[in-house]
Amino acid sequence: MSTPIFLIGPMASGKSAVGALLAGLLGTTLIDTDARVIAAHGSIPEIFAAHGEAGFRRFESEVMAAAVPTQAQREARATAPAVVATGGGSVLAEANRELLAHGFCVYLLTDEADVAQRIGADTTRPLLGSNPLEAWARIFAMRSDLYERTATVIIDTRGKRPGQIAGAILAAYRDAGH
Ligand SMILES: Nc1ncnc2c1ncn2[C@@H]1O[C@H](COP(=O)(O)OP(=O)(O)O)[C@@H](O)[C@H]1O
Ligand SMILES: O=C(O)C1=C[C@@H](OP(=O)(O)O)[C@@H](O)[C@H](O)C1
Ligand SMILES: [Mg+2]
Repeated sequence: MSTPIFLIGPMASGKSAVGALLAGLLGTTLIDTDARVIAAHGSIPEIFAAHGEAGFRRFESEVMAAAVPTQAQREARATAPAVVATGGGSVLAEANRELLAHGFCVYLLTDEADVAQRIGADTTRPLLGSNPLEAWARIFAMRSDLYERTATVIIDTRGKRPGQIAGAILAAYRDAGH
């Protein structure tokens, strides 16, 4: 049986990039919930424009529910666990947090200084608006406790390269007996 690995954390903390590397280490492919929402419904700015944040959250929750392997699927999957990169707001909904509790949930801890370069000219994340760093810090302050409470483990990513972070997650997963 293989316990799925979920990556949570704020926007630009590296969930998608690290998730792809981690999936590679485990010999599987990444499930990126944002990518699935985009494939089904169009770009995230378009979804926010047409359906608001509430519409995006509905699509996100549907994709989360479909991405989490059932008990039977986990039992059948003896080797590579599912690796799921969530969107930064996935932890907001209670139903999503219940899904996350079924896996090894890794919080990618980062800070304003580390993400500044990555979100400077961002146009793909509508919540960041016209002052991305200020918005990022405000949203992070509101969600920080939720990330901590939802996590199985916290990985401090600050100053680390994506490959190092993927290796640290795999080590923590193995240390936990998976
Ligand atoms: N630890 C890191 N060091 C340097 N660049 C990173 C790191 N993690 C992510 N990035 C880069 O930052 C950007 C945002 O990362 P991404 O994986 O999309 O974050 P998330 O999915 O958490 O929003 C990408 O261009 C990615 O390659
Ligand atoms: O934090 C958030 O509310 C969001 C994070 C984004 O994903 P990333 O965390 O991968 O950037 C994406 O789901 C959407 O723009 C909303
Ligand atoms: Mg992402």
